[in-house]
Amino acid sequence: MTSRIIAVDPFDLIVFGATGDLAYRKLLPALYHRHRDGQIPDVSRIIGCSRRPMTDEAYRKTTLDALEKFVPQHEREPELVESFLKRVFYVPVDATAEKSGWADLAKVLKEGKDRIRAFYLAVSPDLFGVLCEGIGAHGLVTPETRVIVEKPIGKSLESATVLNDTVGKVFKESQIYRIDHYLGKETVQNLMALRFANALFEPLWNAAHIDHVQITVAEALGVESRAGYYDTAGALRDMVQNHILQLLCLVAMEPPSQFEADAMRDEKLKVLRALKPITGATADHVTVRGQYRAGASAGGPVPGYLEELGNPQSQTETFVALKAEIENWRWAGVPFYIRTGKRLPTRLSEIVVSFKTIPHSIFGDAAGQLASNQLVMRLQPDEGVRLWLMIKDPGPGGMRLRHVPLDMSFAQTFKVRSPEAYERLIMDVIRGNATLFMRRDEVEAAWRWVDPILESWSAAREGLKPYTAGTWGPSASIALIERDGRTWHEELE
Ligand SMILES: NC(=O)C1=CN([C@@H]2O[C@H](COP(=O)(O)OP(=O)(O)OC[C@H]3O[C@@H](n4cnc5c(N)ncnc54)[C@H](OP(=O)(O)O)[C@@H]3O)[C@@H](O)[C@H]2O)C=CC1
Ligand SMILES: O=C1O[C@H](COP(=O)(O)O)[C@@H](O)[C@H](O)[C@H]1O
Repeated sequence: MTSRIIAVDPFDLIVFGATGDLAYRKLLPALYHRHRDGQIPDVSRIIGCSRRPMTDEAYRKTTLDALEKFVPQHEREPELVESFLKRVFYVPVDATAEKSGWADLAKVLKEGKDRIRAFYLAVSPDLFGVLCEGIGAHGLVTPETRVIVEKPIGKSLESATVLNDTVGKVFKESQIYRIDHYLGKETVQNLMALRFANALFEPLWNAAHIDHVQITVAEALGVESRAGYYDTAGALRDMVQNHILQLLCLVAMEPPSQFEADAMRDEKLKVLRALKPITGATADHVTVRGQYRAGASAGGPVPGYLEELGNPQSQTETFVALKAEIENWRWAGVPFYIRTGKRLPTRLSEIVVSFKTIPHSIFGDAAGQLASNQLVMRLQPDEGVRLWLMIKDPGPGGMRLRHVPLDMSFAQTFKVRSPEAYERLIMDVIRGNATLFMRRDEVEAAWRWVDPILESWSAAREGLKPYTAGTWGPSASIALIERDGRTWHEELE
């Protein structure tokens, strides 16, 4: 089965942070895949920019290394790799220095002045402002220019507002694409299809029929080379403020009138504004924060966070579990349990919607225990959807009931490679489709909810709980959900 490729217009994509981890591991491989599928028109260019001096040839070599590491060999046809590398260029630009390289970049961009132009800010957030100012001051913003802003957008509501103001001085809101790569994941988009392209679920999608929702984003990796950034962020800022709240919004929002940027964003914003604030002492009851200690992962023993960081004093959380509530008619009384962390047993992200149990069983005790229906949307790995139902155990043994999944693995069903989130999102920017990007007010509303949690944590100071690397976080996370008579979705454990 083949997927439909929508051609885009010719473009220049300027990647600031071209020599960084994100560009190397994600952006260059994603762009190669789009080239391989014939989506990148011939004259288009990928222009890498960062401080270190490098020629086009040297950056092509870096690009080739990235492809060799992150694109499977059978997808690296030599002629396609070669034609992709011909689209790759490099201009050294130092965002902060006097003699900066902007004039060289302006010269290179002159050649494609009528093309779509997208600046990707894959750099540390403290450079977002100065880079936007540089782009503006050097006259590089054409009517067809967009800017892609990576996360994190600020560290608090206040800093996010300042950052949004700075970017907004150079670009109109319609030119700003705040990327959240979780929105580009195939299953996340499928959540929209499941909810709004089927008659089955929407009538049941409310507090009358849903008992609770769980969102788990588990990572087996530790902080790796990003400890410097991570220690200033922590799991709540790094994952919950953006990716997980966006997932929550997509589960909880009202149907937008169309699958279109502002219609979607308006509905997500209403959810963010309806989140019940978690303030002061409430945070002790409905949030858990943890930090990993030395333990084991699949590859053997691993050090604890403090050793990795080289700072025994750090109070940064590498795990968070919390219970969120949405104060509106649809969701009153339906808890949304969230957990995310580094150095958990496996990399696994899922949204689980647990329906209420039936009001009365006609089968009696002999049939076995009745479990509730669950809709499980697996983001990674092995993306797919499972609907857990009760059925009769096959065979002549009488009416015995079993909880079994109706299973749909996308890879098995569609027999196509599932595109990486960045492939879809970068092409959406070029097409000018902002549906899967965050608007300024959404980012700020998310911070408005997160800030008081951070404040109550810093006032308490005592609450950080250790957990052993390779486990599912502190036992308090299990207690958080079990206090309500529920358990974390068992397939994960
Ligand atoms: N890595 C990841 O998996 C993810 C990253 N992100 C976000 O993406 C952004 C980039 O992250 P990541 O790639 O990990 O960061 P890295 O630290 O790996 O890369 C930073 C890049 O910025 C360049 N740079 C640093 N200073 C300057 C300067 N003054 N002028 C121009 N370029 C400069 C560096 O190159 P040089 O030293 O040559 O100048 C390098 O290319 C961050 O905002 C991060 O939060 C978001 C999601 C995931
Ligand atoms: O944004 C981030 O996401 C990654 C996890 O992304 P995934 O697509 O691999 O699930 C996380 O490791 C990183 O800390 C965070 O900044």
